[in-house]
Amino acid sequence: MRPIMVAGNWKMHGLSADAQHLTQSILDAGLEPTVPEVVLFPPFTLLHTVSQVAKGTALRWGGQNLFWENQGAYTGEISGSMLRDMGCRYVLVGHSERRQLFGETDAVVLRKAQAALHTGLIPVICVGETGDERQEGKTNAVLRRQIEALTPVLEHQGGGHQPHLVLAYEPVWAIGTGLTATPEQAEEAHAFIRSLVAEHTPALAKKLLILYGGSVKANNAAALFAAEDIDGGLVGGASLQAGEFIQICRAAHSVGRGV
Ligand SMILES: O=C[C@H](O)COP(=O)(O)O
Repeated sequence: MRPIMVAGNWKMHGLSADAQHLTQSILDAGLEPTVPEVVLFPPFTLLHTVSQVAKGTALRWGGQNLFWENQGAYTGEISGSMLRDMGCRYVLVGHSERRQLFGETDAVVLRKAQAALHTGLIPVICVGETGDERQEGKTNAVLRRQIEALTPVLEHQGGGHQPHLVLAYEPVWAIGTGLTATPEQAEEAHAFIRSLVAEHTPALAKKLLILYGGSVKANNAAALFAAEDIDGGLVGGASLQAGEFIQICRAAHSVGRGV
């Protein structure tokens, strides 16, 4: 049985006091320590605050992005080793906002995923189609292109233990719009993604966590997480409200998939 994960992507939100309050509220909720694995993705400026509140607990945190070089004259960029230095275990790679607003191509996403793995971070790699692509019947073609671009990292996984890589299916049309994919739509895409991974690395496909992201809320989380190929959620807006996020974590816990 695959474990379940709930990740909160704060995007470009929050100041120190917000991070302190949100992180402490999640800890105070007394969630089961490891079911689900709960990971926070604050802005870089809040990683230190989150780490100070969460250190020594089961709560994990990560960066929202990284650059592929380890150090150098790259003004404004952050490397994997810098994230490790902040105690990060995870890093988001290829979020649709990075792809759409900052021009990240499949090749860039691959390079960042490789850099993350090289520095010992677990990349949470995001894929998903736009609304236009779905309407034009291109969803599977887009997912195939995005997953096949990741072949060099996928084929290095699949050994005996839990993979050092997570995928997130985030249909762009469902992000921040309130238009959640139905559990059936999400499951269909997740099963397809898993089948694509299985074409290259069957052992990895069975163990790989595939999170769903796109307007996950307390009132739809349980139905999404109950689907066979959905292994948790990558939550944006609702992760900024402690009560809502805690309910989403409880919904994941109720699915009953332990680590
Ligand atoms: O990373 C999170 C996703 O972009 C989903 O965001 P959302 O929950 O606000 O739709």
